[in-house]
Amino acid sequence: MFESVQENPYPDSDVLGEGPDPHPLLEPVLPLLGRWHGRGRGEYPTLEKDFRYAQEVTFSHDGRPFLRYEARAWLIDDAGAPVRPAGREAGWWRVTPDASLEVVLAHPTGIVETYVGRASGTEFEIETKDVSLTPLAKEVTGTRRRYTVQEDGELTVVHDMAAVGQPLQHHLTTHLRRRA
Ligand code: HEM
Repeated sequence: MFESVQENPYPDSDVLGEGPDPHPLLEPVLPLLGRWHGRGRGEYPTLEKDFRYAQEVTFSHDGRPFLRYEARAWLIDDAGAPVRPAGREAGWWRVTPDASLEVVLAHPTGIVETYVGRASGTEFEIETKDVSLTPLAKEVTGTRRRYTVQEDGELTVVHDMAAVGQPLQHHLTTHLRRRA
């Protein structure tokens, strides 16, 4: 027999001061908390031309020592009008007692990445430990990301990638601001 349950009593929060208190281990990554949006530019040597995109990124928590992460992007034209949906990813940012980062990200393109990295102040650098691919996924052998919260509040994300036979190099740079 189906027994109904109440609303989930442990909601996620992406705003400090709302919802559960952040776990003390999350202190080094609190600058990332929030709903961000902005634009970026991408390139890769195998692509005919570079491209522009808009993106929404959310870092939230439920009181435990990890962040929930989700990002959705869509390509835009030079006037900023939407062209088509693009990269989507979701995952978890774990923080260990020595403030190192362990990140797991999954992509709808059949790619799963595990990362290790460090938080230092307002800079967060992670690089892949392993990349796992489904049979139809494009070949990605490693990636590296740097998230920097600038003094003016912008979150800049630089994403380098080794893929389709190319060595590690720039794929994406995104400039984000917290949603008001
Ligand atoms: C903001 C997020 C992203 C955007 C807007 C984006 C955009 C693009 C675009 C426009 C292309 C050209 C092919 C196409 O038109 O679909 C492409 C290719 C590619 N992207 Fe991304 N991408 C994003 C994130 C990622 C991530 C996170 C990865 C790896 C985990 C990745 C791996 C690749 C690979 C492997 C290719 C194929 C290159 C080739 O076959 O020559 N992308 N991306």
